Amino acid sequence: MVGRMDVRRSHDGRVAHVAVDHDAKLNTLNPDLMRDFAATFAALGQDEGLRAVVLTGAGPRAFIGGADISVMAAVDSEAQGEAFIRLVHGCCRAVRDCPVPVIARVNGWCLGAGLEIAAACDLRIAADVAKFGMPEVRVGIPSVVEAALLPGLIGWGRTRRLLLLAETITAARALEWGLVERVAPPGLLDAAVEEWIDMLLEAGPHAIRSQKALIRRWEDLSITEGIAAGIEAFAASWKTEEPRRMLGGFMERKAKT
Ligand SMILES: C/C=C/C(=O)SCCNC(=O)CCNC(=O)[C@H](O)C(C)(C)COP(=O)(O)OP(=O)(O)OC[C@H]1O[C@@H](n2cnc3c(N)ncnc32)[C@H](O)[C@@H]1OP(=O)(O)O
Repeated sequence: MVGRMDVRRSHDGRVAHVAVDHDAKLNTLNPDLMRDFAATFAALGQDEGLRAVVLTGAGPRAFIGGADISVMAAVDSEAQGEAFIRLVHGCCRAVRDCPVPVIARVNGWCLGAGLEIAAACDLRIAADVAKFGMPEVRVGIPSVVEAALLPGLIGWGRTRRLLLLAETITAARALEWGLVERVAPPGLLDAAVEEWIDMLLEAGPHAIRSQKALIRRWEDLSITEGIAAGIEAFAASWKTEEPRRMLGGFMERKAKT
């Protein structure tokens, strides 16, 4: 296989650090690597002790440089095109379906399918040297799958700038637009990721899983349907002991002060 997925654990196994490791080609995605990507997230999703995933790119140059153009250049029929784009969507869906928050640690180039995967993540933090863009139209194809999440992050006008003008933007601009939630110098990127991990680990694990699933549904539903789903999720929280324990703990601490 050209490229591989690298998975490590930290925080007593509760946090998975996943890297797309294809540094020589800016961590671009070929079909085998995309199958491995989706399978890696599906396997992590089975782990009930998992609390968070950090997704990054191997090496200093790229998060994910997009899909491998040499593979797409060999596509010769609509059926092959569909099979290829379904693999890209499969990676994004695997991230969205992962039951715990996935943080995109954007260490460098974040282009095309790579930006779609970043958009599928729950939180994005970028090195200040990272650059973002959707250059597909420059190679004769539209951006078609989780690019559909971009308007929710940055609005329709900025989405059009990325998709129609294929502008490349800096991390500072990505922060200003709301394409990422935080920017840090490369040397402080891991410390910033750790701060978010600590916040996730302090929260109720069932609540976080429920919240992620609900946000994902909200992205897909109208406001009315989304609120109805939220009411169901709130009631379902009491299927576990977590709200009793954590709400009760708050009341106990308050009574002591
Ligand atoms: C459905 C989804 C569609 C998509 O995702 S479309 C693809 C979107 N991506 C692109 O169009 C970006 C294409 N790449 C570039 O324009 C440049 O790279 C950069 C500006 C990002 C970086 O330039 P520099 O720093 O000079 O690096 P370098 O020498 O061009 O790249 C290192 C090696 O990586 C290969 N590579 C980079 N991007 C791709 C790609 N998307 N598909 C296949 N190969 C790629 C290069 O060719 C080269 O390889 P070698 O060292 O053998 O010459």
